[in-house]
This record gives sequence, structure tokens and C-alpha cells, in this order.
Amino acid sequence: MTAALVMENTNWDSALSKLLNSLQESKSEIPSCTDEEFGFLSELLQSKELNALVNVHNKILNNVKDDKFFPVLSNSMDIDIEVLDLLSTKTHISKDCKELFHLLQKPHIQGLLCAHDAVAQKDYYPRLPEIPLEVDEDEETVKIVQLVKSNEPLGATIKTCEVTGKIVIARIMHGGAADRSGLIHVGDEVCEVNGISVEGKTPNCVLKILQNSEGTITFKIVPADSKGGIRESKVRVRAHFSYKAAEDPYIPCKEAGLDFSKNDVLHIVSQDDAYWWQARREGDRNMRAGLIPSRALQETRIILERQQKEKTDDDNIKNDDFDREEILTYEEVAKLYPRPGHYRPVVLIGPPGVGRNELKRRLIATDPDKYKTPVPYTSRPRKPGEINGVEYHFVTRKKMEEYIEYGKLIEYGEYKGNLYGTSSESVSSLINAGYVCLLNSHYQALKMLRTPQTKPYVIYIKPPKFEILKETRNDVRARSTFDESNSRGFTDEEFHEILYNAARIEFLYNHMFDEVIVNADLSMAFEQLVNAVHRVESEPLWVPASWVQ
Ligand SMILES: Nc1ncnc2c1ncn2[C@@H]1O[C@H](COP(=O)(O)OP(=O)(O)OP(=O)(O)O)[C@@H](O)[C@H]1O
Repeated sequence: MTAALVMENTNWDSALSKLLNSLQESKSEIPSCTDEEFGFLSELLQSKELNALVNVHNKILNNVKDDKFFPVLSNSMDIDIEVLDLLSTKTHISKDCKELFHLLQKPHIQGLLCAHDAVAQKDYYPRLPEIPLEVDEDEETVKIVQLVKSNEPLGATIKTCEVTGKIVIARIMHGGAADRSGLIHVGDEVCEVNGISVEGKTPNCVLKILQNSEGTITFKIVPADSKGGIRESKVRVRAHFSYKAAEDPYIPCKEAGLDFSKNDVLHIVSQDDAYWWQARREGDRNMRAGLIPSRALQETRIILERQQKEKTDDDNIKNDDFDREEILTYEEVAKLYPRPGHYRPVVLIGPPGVGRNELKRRLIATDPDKYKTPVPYTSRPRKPGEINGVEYHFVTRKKMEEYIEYGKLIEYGEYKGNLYGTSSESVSSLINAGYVCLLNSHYQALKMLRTPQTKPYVIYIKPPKFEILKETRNDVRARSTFDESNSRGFTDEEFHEILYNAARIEFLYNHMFDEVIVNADLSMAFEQLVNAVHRVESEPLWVPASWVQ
């Protein structure tokens, strides 16, 4: 294509055409320019993309002139994440949902939305004024640092140094404004803020000065000896408790706190402080880290809480609940990537009668060549119609005890005086043969199953509240699983027993669940199970870090 051709196109930007013409005219006058370089530049100036970009730029300029151009929102990235959250469970509904779900995750779409938000929030305003030249001569080590105050906090905390009594930087939050500037470091001594000396002032007074300043904030700082960038740790943990900084009376700075919910995965970026770690919620676009209680601090809090509770304890959890001794704070996790043809076993946990068999049966029916369940062993007597090796392998109690003693069973438990269990061999042979192995083990077996070798995906099947449990089961004349000798519906007592057992399982094993499905409407619960199993087959998922190493 030549310049003349370009100019024939009436939509072509005239400035670009001019530039291209000049380039061609002056080619011979720039001998240092190689053919390749010249070709690249002239191709660029003739590209449709650049022309379109310049047109967009011109249009924006025209709009700005008329004062018509303003952003409608400044949180498009938050909206993108919200929409992704909503879509994540609905991708099966239609091809469009699936396509949108993938589109909104594309890095260039997200990059565009982030850039849009930064512009909409005027993140680049105001321009930094020139740094004043007249710095006290006798203060060679003094540094003037200017930061732009935007909507986000500064990302640094201050304290009075116990030794010198001066105001010093106590903490820099990872990814916050101060950290990103790279100009302020822990231990730096603050002499002035916006020209106001902070000598003799309390951290609270300094905070007030900061809060009252607009635009840029100028710090006069004596840098600490040891600077160096902050190294980010790569540790990810799953939180086993929820946290709200605003409700924590001991956090050094409430605004610097990071709220999280139980089961959130957190990226711990700094464990330098014994009591307060810095963390980000995994998947959060906000790169600013926040303060969370360290493992040691949280453990101490739990122990104190328990001691206080024990004094007034009136809960009815039985004494054999050995797990109560466990102090759950954070569990280190890592992503486990799916291996094609080698699937993690899916374990359905729940109170007897909640519907695990029904869900498992339905799943196997969708593809019996893919989903399999091992035939368990039991010491319970065979009932009429049952075939050995089909429903169960029927063996004596003595044999079961031998199996347990010799470690032949991957999981076992006792229910109503009979032993039940699954052999390790039957599970591993299904997994090695490329099937998705489904287990609905007794909850007591969870600890045995949750090992780096087995790597189970644990789904807790939860009953809905009493009224709904009763209504949904009675509507379809569900058969009680409590009375093996008689086919009849569930009684109210049995519904209460399901709920009692559910509360107990949740109390003891909640931290081992990868997912919870409430089995109210059967078809909805089944749909969730299908989605969950699909995720296990196809997505990298968080597991205890020891399973991955
Ligand atoms: N969401 C539901 N709505 C209505 N009925 C249900 C629902 N889920 C299960 N059922 C019915 O409840 C009864 C008990 O279910 P199921 O046998 O699957 O329970 P289970 O948890 O496997 O019990 P167990 O572990 O004691 O064998 C069955 O008749 C089943 O069809």
C-alpha cells in the first residue's frame, strides 16, 4: 500500500497520511534507517488499527471539549467479578452464558476494565508538583517524598519509636500506595508532613494531619538504614474462621485490616510481624494487602475463648469429640491441577438419610462407564434379596476387624453395631482405571480418607431446615433409611435426628469440606453435584499444600 492509496480513503486520519508522506519523502535523507525499520514504520502508519485508534482519540477529544465526556461508573472491574461469580454456576444453562463467562475472564478484557476504572477514578490526578529544591543543608539524609492522596488509604502505619521518641513508619502494606511508590520504608523517621513538623506529636495527631490533607502529601523523611524492597511470600492459606477488622479492638489500625470469611483463600504476603500478618484475598483485584491476625495470635485467642466458654459451657456436644482439641486457624493450601484420565475420588458426607445414595445413584446413571462406586464391606447380616458382592461384600465381624488391623480398609466406621468399610485396593483400582470414584463414607472416616495419597474432594450434603426437609421428603413419599425391615416414610423424630447429626458433623468436620450442597430440592442439589464433579475433573482446585509437594 502507498501513501497515495491511503489518502484515497476518506476516513483516513489526515495527520497520519501527512506523517506517512513525510516519512517516504525523507527516507533517502535518513541513511541510518534500514529498510526493515522503514518498512515497519510505514506499515504501522498505514495500519487500520492505528487509524481506528487515532479516530477514537479524536472523538474523545471532541467530546471532552464539549464537556460531555464523563465515566458512568468507576468500578467496572468489581462488576465483572460479580458477574463472573453469578455465571460460574450457570454456564451449563446456555452457550451464551458459557461464552460470556470465558470472555469476562480474558486478560485483555480485564485489563481494559482496570484501565477504564483507573481513568474514571482519576487515579493519575493531580500531577505531582516539582520537588522543592531548598532542602536544609545540614540534613543531608533527609528525603522529600510526595504521594498523591486518592480514595485509597496511604498503606502505611506510623508509631512513636520507643528509643528516640520520634514518629517512624511502623508498617508498609503490600501493594498499597506507599509500597507502590517505593519511596517509604519501615523504620523511616517522619520529620514533617505537608510542612508541619511532627516532632513531639503523637501518631494520632499526625494521622489527623494526614486525614485533613488534600491532593498531594509531602513527607520529609530521614530514611532508615536498611531499606530494600519487601519480598512477597508465596504462602496461601485457607481461613478456618471469619474476621472483621472493625470488630477487633486490638488491631493496630482498623483501616489497614483485611476482612475475610471462613473458607476464603488468603495470600499471605508478609509474616514479618509475630502478631499481624499482611494478606490479600486470593482472586481480589485489589493489590493492597491488609492486616490479619497471625496464626500464633489467633491460636491464643481461640484458647482464651475456649477457656472462658468452658466455665459457662452448656453445649451438648459429647465428650468423645476428639476433634474439638484441634485449634483451627489457617491451613496452608496449594492448587492441585487435574490430571486427565486420573480423577480425584469424590466423597459425599452427610447425616444418614439426607439423600447421599440417591444423589450418587443419579450421578452414576448419567454415565455408568465414567462414575463408579466400590462395593463396601460390612459385618451386617445379608437381607433377603441382597447379593454378596453387589450391595456389599458380606463378611464376619472378625474378618472386618482383621481387615482394619492389617490396614486393608481405606475407611471404616461403625453404625448401629455393624462395621462398614471400603478396601483401599477397590478405590485405587477404580482411580487407576480412569473412573471417577464416588464414595459415601461415614463421617468418622473423613480423617482416614483425607490424605495426600487419596486426595479426595469432599462434598457435604446438608439437610435443609426441618419444615423444608419434611415437606420435600413427604411430597415424593421418600422412604426412611432408619427402618431397614420396613418400607415407610420418615417420622418427625427421624427428621430431627438427621438435623441433629448434621449439626454434629458440621461442628466436627466442617473444615474438611471442599463444598456444601443443601439437599432441599433434589434436582437442584443434583445439578450442583454435577457441576462440582465437573469442576473436580477440569479445574485446578485448592488442596492442603502437603498434597501437592
Ligand atoms: N431432596 C430430596 N427430596 C426428596 N426426597 C429425597 C431427597 N433426597 C433424597 N430423598 C429420598 O430420601 C430417601 C433417603 O435417601 P438416601 O437413601 O439417598 O439417603 P442416604 O443419605 O443415602 O441414607 P443412608 O446413608 O442412611 O443410606 C430416599 O427415598 C430418597 O429418594
